This record gives sequence, C-alpha cells and structure tokens, in this order.
Amino acid sequence: MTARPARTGAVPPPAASGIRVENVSKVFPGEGGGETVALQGADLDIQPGEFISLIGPSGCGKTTLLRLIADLDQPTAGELRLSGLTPREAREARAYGYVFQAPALMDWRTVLQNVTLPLDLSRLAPAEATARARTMLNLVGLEGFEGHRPWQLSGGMQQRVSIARALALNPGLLLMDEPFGALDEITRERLNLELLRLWQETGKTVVFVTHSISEAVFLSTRVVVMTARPGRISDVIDVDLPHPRGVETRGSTRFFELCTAVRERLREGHA
Ligand SMILES: Nc1ncnc2c1ncn2[C@@H]1O[C@H](COP(=O)(O)OP(=O)(O)OP(=O)(O)O)[C@@H](O)[C@H]1O
Repeated sequence: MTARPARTGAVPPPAASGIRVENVSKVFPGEGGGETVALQGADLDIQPGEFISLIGPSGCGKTTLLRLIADLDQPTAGELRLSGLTPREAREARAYGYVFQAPALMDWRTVLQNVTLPLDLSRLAPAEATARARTMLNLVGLEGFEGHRPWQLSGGMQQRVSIARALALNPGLLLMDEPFGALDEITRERLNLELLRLWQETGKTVVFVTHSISEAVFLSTRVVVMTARPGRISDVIDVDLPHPRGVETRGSTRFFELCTAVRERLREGHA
C-alpha cells in the first residue's frame, strides 16, 4: 500500500458561508403507502456571518432542513446552495462542521484524539493536527483535558469537545442540531455565552436548531419560526439586541419583547 503524503501548512481560514434555500421540500414515504411532508416550499437566505436559529414544534422539519443543508439527505424539490456550492460540493470541500444533539464521541480515544480525528482523515501532518486540536480545545475552554477520555467528562464538557471537533477543519459554517438540549439550564446558559464569544471571534455562519425561545433570541441575528404538518417556515424574526450580549442582555426589556414575539408566532403556528 502506498502511503499518501501528509498535508502540511496552515489551511487558510475559509470565508463564512452564505446559504440559499429556494422552494425546498422534502417528502418521506410513510407507513402504509402514505407520506410525510417534512418540509414544504422553504425559502431562506442566510448571509455570511449570520447566526440563525430554527425553532418550532417537534416534527416541523428543523433537523430535516439542517440535514438537507449538510447533504445528509436530498430534497424532493427545490434547490440549496452554500456560497454557490451544492450541498454535496460543500460537504466534499468540508465547508461545514456538524454538531449533533448527542456528542457522539469515541470513548476509546482521548479528548485530543477525538478532535484530531477529522484532521487525521484529511491527512494533515500529525504535529499540526495536534497543535490545531489544542487551539480548538482552548477556544472551547477545555485546556488541561486533552488526555481525558470522553466518559471522564460532564455532558457539557463532552458537547464542548464535539464543538471543538466540528471547528477543527476551520469550516466557514457550523450546523448545530440542538447541541445543548440535554444540559441543565445553568450549563446551557454558560455554553450559550461561550458559543456567542466563539461566533464573534471567528465570524462563522451558524445555523442552530433549538426548542428554547430564550436561547434562540439570545444567540441569533434572526430566528426562523417553523410550523408542523406540513413543515413550513412561517416567520423570520430579526433580533436587534446589541452585541456583545451577556448576562444582562437576558434581563433587558427588548430581550423580553423579542421572546414574547417568538412565543406568539409559535402559538399562531400551533393554532
Ligand atoms: N428518515 C425519515 N423517514 C421518514 N420520516 C421522517 C424521516 N426523518 C424525518 N421524518 C419525519 O419528518 C418530519 C420532520 O422531522 P424532523 O426530524 O425534521 O423534525 P424536527 O422539527 O427536527 O423535530 P424535533 O424537534 O422533534 O427534533 C417528522 O414528521 C418526522 O417523523
């Protein structure tokens, strides 16, 4: 077997991705010959560097939309583009990092080895992969835990490892499917702050699925409200809270007003 040469040199930081979702539908075959319209006629334009949250009742197509963007599934109709690339081209170019609801770490690898995994797969020189992984672990506040195994960490720390792993290839886009859903409220608020800091420092585009109204408002530049049966985008709400946002943001009148606005739109969708 011929050894493939290791890549060397820093990978230049990619520009943040813009995303265009045009009249996208996804229909799954259902039980007994029926079908489920998971997403119907979705239109959405995401500018590079935006932080977009998708919120809506269970089954409204949030994960489906994220998976279509990531090329983990294909639309039944319509078109998606990530900075002009098809989802497949974007996936092949490793243009995004994906953070799942559960951290999905490998227990037999150390924290550092979990983060270097995508770098090893892209044949980055080992010394550089290690250096890059350490930088990402510092970015998510896990310096000192490189040699631990995932099972030695709390749920919040594990999720931070999976965020570091998603950032390792320095993608211009981060796709996050309810990453903090299983965490207690205080840990979740702390990770919200860390994610915001990271977003501001790196300028990446983020698409974030959540069930939490306050989380969506706190984090986002825009909140996309979705409704179920069929899954549709029903509203897009601009979040005009100033940056940097911090603990005091959650106590502001404007934060409360925006949460109320999102809640009302969600209620209308449930009616
Ligand atoms: N692979 C699949 N096969 C069949 N139906 C599917 C498949 N994936 C999703 N669905 C259906 O599509 C609809 C949307 O699912 P999706 O997971 O996108 O919703 P969601 O908004 O992310 O829900 P939740 O908030 O509960 O995670 C649901 O009715 C679901 O049952």
